[in-house]
Amino acid sequence: MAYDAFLLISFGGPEHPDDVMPFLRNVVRGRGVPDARLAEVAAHYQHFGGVSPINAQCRDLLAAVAEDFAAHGVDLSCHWGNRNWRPMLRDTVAQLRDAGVRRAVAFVTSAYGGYSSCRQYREDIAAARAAVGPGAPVIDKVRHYADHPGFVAPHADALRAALATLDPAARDRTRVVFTAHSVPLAAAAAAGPDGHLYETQLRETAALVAAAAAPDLPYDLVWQSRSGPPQVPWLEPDVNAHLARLAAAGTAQVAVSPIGFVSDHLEVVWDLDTEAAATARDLGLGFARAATPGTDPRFVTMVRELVTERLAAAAPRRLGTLALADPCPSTCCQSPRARPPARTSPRA
Ligand SMILES: CC1=C(CCC(=O)O)c2cc3nc(cc4[nH]c(cc5[nH]c(cc1n2)c(C)c5CCC(=O)O)c(CCC(=O)O)c4C)C(CCC(=O)O)=C3C
Ligand SMILES: [Fe+2]
Repeated sequence: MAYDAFLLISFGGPEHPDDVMPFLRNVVRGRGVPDARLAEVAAHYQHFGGVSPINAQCRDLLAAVAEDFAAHGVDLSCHWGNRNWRPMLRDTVAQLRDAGVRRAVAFVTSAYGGYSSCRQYREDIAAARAAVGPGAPVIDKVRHYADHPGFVAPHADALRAALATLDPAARDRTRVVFTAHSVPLAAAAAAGPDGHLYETQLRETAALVAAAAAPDLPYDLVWQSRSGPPQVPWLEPDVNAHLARLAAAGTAQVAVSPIGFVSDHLEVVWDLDTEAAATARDLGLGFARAATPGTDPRFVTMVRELVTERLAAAAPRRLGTLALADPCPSTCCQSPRARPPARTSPRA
């Protein structure tokens, strides 16, 4: 199994105020997200001049990976394509075909299983290859890396650093709050070969990061950035509601660690640094937000290790004990939308 290219695949984000609405329409195409929610989210992007930090973060990661590959004799050309905004994955796949690439190994900027974090990227790859047509390269996605030391250790160091900014005298009233993107309950239930894989992996990563950074502190795993119509249930509690409950129960300060993410993109800098921080301020709670891996050298090394693991069929380097589905079975993480609606009354 030899590869001739490396492909970074990410979510994508706007880079100009005029990009914001077309980007959002790409994200929610066919998803039933109300217009009012879209307008609200557009305002978050416009607050940052219509520029999401995520594309710059992808450029930085790709440059760091290319440098690391060169330094370690990994001879793969490096490319990047997004799900929702330029450079679009299908354009990148067309360029790979034009360059004569036959097999590419893909790394996605999401560490976990589940529809939005894993299967949708596989569907994006399949759709891009279908759009390009004959001659499109084979594209293999690397495994989930939620428990890889190159993901866990940077999160743990960042949590330790965030805690160090809080009041040491209030350590006994300090709590660690891990966050991840909420998803609809139906998607959470369908995640992974046996269901609930997204939450299960997040719980394991939370335990690994907490044990490494703050074994003396209590911690919780809560959810952020929900969207969709209000009548559709998503994973709860929301981070803001959770902070209110903690404050009422006597917590003095929190360190919030977004283990659901790999970089400080808009869901982090708006939903946590702006919204959750304001919630904490209103509640009189001390607040510190831990950084994400970004281009931490250990995270960059992890990308290379995930690739060489594939190339050499080597044993995975990992800290957790959950069963590893690699490659994922074709049936897991089915989009709830893709299923026929449940019948409510028997047909005659
Ligand atoms: C699990 C998950 C991750 C983590 C895995 C991964 O990283 O891939 C993630 C990441 C991200 N989500 C992002 C942005 C958005 N997500 C939305 C909407 C949604 N996310 C969902 C799930 C996830 N999302 C879901 C189930 C929806 C409902 C609509 C749908 O089923 O698709 C919407 C629509 C508006 C709204 O928020 O309602 C936006 C703008 C950005 C970019 C930030 C930037 O620009 O810097 C990033 C990295
Ligand atoms: Fe999202």
